[in-house]
Amino acid sequence: MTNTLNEAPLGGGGADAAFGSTEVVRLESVRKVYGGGRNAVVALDEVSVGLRQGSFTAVMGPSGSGKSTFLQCAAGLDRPTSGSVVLDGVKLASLGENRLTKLRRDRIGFIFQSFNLLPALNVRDNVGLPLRLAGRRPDRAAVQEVLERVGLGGRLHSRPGELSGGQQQRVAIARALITRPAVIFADEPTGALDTTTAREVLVLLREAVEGAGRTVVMVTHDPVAAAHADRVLFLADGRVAGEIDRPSVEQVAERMTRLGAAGANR
Ligand SMILES: Nc1ncnc2c1ncn2[C@@H]1O[C@H](COP(=O)(O)OP(=O)(O)OP(=O)(O)O)[C@@H](O)[C@H]1O
Repeated sequence: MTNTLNEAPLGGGGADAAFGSTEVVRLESVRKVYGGGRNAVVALDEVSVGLRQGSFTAVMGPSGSGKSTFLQCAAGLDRPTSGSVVLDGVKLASLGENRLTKLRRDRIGFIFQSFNLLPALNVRDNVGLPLRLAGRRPDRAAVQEVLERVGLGGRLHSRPGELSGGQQQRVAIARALITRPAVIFADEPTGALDTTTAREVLVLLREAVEGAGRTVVMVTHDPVAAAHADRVLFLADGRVAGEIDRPSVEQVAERMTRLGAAGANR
């Protein structure tokens, strides 16, 4: 396990191996309880899920169903109350805070609804930031290449404030890709974008999966966004309430309506 950390260089880890068969993330009987006593809230209730390398999974469910908690636990941002999470061959519970931080930095990419770029840094430096944080000098050619991949090869010196929302999210995708992470976790990545721009972002995430063999996990409320994934995982009341492989927008919307109705009847 320790070896996995040491031997997984930033430039290439498990995700570059033959993808499609092995699980890069495994949650086993994960339970997350916030608070205690009468105020205890069970946000995740015995969730067991595996995510294959080179797959694109959307996580959906009614408000409060546990999607964010799922993402936080799977990405090592929060610790489950019980159960285990194995990411890129490493059991997260066995890591102290420093090693967990290093694993997140080296092996995970994050994309947020609000982009989370640093306004004072230009595009090139924002993209290179994860490498700098890891103590590495960003390779200019690699930064250029990843920015070209997201269609921003000509905007190296722009600052985030000079870019549209869609362009900023594309910078965030480039930043997530630069470390060649085992998994990219995206929390509502299209939530702040219009339909056309959202589609561009989803196509880029799809390309990261198909072209580079990345593994993407995306929380979304949008059935159209979810239909870009290989699989949609539905949560309700902190439990896995079903899944759809190769989802269509209609299938996802219909399932969400049923889950929403079930929640409203409680
Ligand atoms: N820090 C916290 N302290 C207490 N309860 C929490 C905390 N975070 C989440 N919860 C509760 O856990 C449950 C699941 O929350 P979570 O944010 O994971 O749901 P979600 O599906 O992401 O919701 P939404 O779609 O509204 O963002 C909810 O009942 C929520 O109120």
